[in-house]
Amino acid sequence: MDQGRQCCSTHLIDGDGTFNVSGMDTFMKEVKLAERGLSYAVVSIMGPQSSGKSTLLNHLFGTNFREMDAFKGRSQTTKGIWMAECTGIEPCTIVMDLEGTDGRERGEDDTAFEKQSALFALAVSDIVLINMWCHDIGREQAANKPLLKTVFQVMMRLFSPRKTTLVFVIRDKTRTPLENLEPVLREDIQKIWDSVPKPQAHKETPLSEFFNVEVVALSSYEEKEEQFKEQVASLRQRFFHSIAPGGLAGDRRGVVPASGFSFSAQRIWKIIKENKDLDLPAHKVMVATVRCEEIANEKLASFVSNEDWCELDKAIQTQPVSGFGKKLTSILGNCLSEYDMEATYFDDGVRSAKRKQLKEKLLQLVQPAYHSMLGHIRTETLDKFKEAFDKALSGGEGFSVAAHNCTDCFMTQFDEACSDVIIQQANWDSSKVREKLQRDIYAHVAAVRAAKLSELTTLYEKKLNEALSGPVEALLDGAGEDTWPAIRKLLRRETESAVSGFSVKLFSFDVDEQTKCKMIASLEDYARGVVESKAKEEAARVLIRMKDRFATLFSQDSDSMPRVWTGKEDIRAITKMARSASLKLLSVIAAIRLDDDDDDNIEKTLAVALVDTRSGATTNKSITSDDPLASSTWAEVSPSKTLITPVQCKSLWRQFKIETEYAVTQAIAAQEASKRNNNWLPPPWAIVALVVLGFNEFMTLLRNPLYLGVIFVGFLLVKALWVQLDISGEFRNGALPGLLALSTKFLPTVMNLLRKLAEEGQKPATTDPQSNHPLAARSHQSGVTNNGDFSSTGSSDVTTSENGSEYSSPSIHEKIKIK
Ligand SMILES: Nc1nc2c(ncn2[C@@H]2O[C@H](COP(=O)(O)OP(=O)(O)OP(=O)(O)O)[C@@H](O)[C@H]2O)c(=O)[nH]1
Repeated sequence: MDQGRQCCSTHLIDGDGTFNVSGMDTFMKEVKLAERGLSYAVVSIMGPQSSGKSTLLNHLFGTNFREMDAFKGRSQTTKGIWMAECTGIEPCTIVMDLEGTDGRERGEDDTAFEKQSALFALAVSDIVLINMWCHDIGREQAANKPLLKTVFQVMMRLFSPRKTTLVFVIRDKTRTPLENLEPVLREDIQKIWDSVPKPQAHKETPLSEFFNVEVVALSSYEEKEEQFKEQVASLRQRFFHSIAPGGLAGDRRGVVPASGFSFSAQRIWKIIKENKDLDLPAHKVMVATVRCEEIANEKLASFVSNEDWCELDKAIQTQPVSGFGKKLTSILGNCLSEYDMEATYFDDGVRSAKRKQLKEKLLQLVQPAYHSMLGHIRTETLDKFKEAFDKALSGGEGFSVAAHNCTDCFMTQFDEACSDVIIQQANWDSSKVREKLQRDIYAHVAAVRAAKLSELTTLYEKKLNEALSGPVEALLDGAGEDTWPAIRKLLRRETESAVSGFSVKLFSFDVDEQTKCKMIASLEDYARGVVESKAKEEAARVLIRMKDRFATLFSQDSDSMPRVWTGKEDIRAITKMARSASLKLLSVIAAIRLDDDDDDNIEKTLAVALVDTRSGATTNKSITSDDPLASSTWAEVSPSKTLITPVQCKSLWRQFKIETEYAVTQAIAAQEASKRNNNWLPPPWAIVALVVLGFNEFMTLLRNPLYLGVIFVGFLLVKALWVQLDISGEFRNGALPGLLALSTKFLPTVMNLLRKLAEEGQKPATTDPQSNHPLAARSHQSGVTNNGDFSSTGSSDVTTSENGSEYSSPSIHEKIKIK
């Protein structure tokens, strides 16, 4: 026996039946029972008072239970239940010394301490020693009979048998060999078993189903101490490896794992005290539930404070951590392993359920870190993708190829990085983060594509603008028969060229057919829009263009040389020609004709309405209902293609005529002046008539100096009147009209002239109506606004023109009414 080791013991349940929880916990810690798993055995001893139970245990297991002092006489020594660790026995064996029975059938009721302690011993022990005197065997009134009855009765209250080993220790054996005693004892036991009332379920259950029965006999400690000690030493050997198969407790069932022993014992005693049925299987599950829960909570708390985890969790807040998955898997693995280790002997179902809960809690705890890590990887990958994609594009790689390559490359990188984050225990799916990354990459590619396509579109639009604006403006400026066909040709050619280049560029963007068609159509529309916009601009300044054209044609001859109005030119014809050309320009700019089938009669309509003198429309500034221009739309032209409406054309034409009238007037005046310079003498027929008819009078006048003076003065007056009244024109139309005009103008004019001479003291009248002509200060700023409304800043011109008779002589005014 190993006596060197100090024995641990505690008073587990006192005489009043109070369970010593703190004593039990201290005992558990001292013995380190919780670490034993299932490798421990519990032995109890019960028997009559002062039957040497404590003495036996102390010798058998090296315990230090109080023994009765033999010299003081027999009295009860052990109260309640004591517990101690057996020294030097493997596996760890705990022994309980129960209060002795008093040898009488006491406490028939279930609340008697004797029964309660017996039930407790049977519920928690693997081996129960039943101490009995040798001389009681076979005796009808033996003290062990009530004890056995009690044991068997309470056994029925355990829902399932634990297959406890009952070791009957026969004390003070006599010379009768054990071989002879044992059958008698077994017979006694069987009789008692048979006599015990059993529940229906166990009516026929044999004793062997509940117990293994062993019998040992010991010599008297008091009389044959040496033999006693030898036999005890021999018995002790049977407690080594007692729980191994074939051992004393090899058949035991329903063992509570050592870490749950304390709690289990407390609960069992509580249930016994409450006189409730003791359902050991249910109790075992309950103990497992409580203990597994406790273990799981301990492990969770231990994980939360784990240094490695805390470091990892902190680091992940700011940046990705290399080997995150492996590190966390290891920490979690250790935590769960520890749980498994401690909870391994508890009920399987309970242990697994609690392990699952623990795992869920642990994973819940680490999940934010996992998502943080994925977030870091996603952000990093996206940033790297953007950088690489920009680099590839600036390196001249095709858009579609660059997008495809970069996407593949960085999605692979993401997958690799994700594999480093995988937590074995979690089996989490990173596909959602992957999808998000893919969406972000696609969105970035789409944004860059949109920007690049926009740049490309802008580039081609600019090209089209440059290619079309100038030529279209020039073509419209020189508006003629072929203007619109030429514009159409130009538009077609430039559009085709741009579309061709644009299509080639679009190819590298991997744009779908529908989008491509849409973009090309948009570019074509843009080209058309440039032309239309230019045409609108030209329409807005059509009046200026018309006047320019008129001025050019009117003031320059066919050799582009400035005209000199000598009197030989046909101003009427020139004016007509210049106005026709201006009208042509108006008709060309009046509408957009970009389609091949655009054919209209605008020019014809304008010619008829504005130039044809037979229509009478030209002389009438107001619009009448039968006027072909009394409309805001052209018959053959859609409103969208109309640049100048018929009514605007009419208005423009009127304005044009007013503003060009002055040039014609000037030309006529210049021509007349030139003629006068060349014809200062009266017509030849007048000179001949004067000579033939007035020779005698002429001679008379020459001879008389007074007459000569009067003739001279008269000549001066006639010359003045000739110039003043412009009578030469009348005489050019014939002698008779000339004379009539002379006579009708002569007398009042002479009278008027004489009156002025008298008033102004011979000051000659120099009233040239042209010198004050309002048109001299005329502004030429007038036109059609972009929206087609006609406007003029020279409103005073209209007024002046309408009152033209104030400053124009009737003959001149009549001359400029050329259509
Ligand atoms: N005749 C006889 N007496 C013994 C034997 N062993 C111990 N005793 C004596 O019996 C008396 C009681 O011994 P304990 O060991 O205290 O007996 P117990 O059963 O533990 O007593 P309680 O705890 O009070 O029930 C002591 O005086 C012992 O010397 C034995 O084998 N034979």
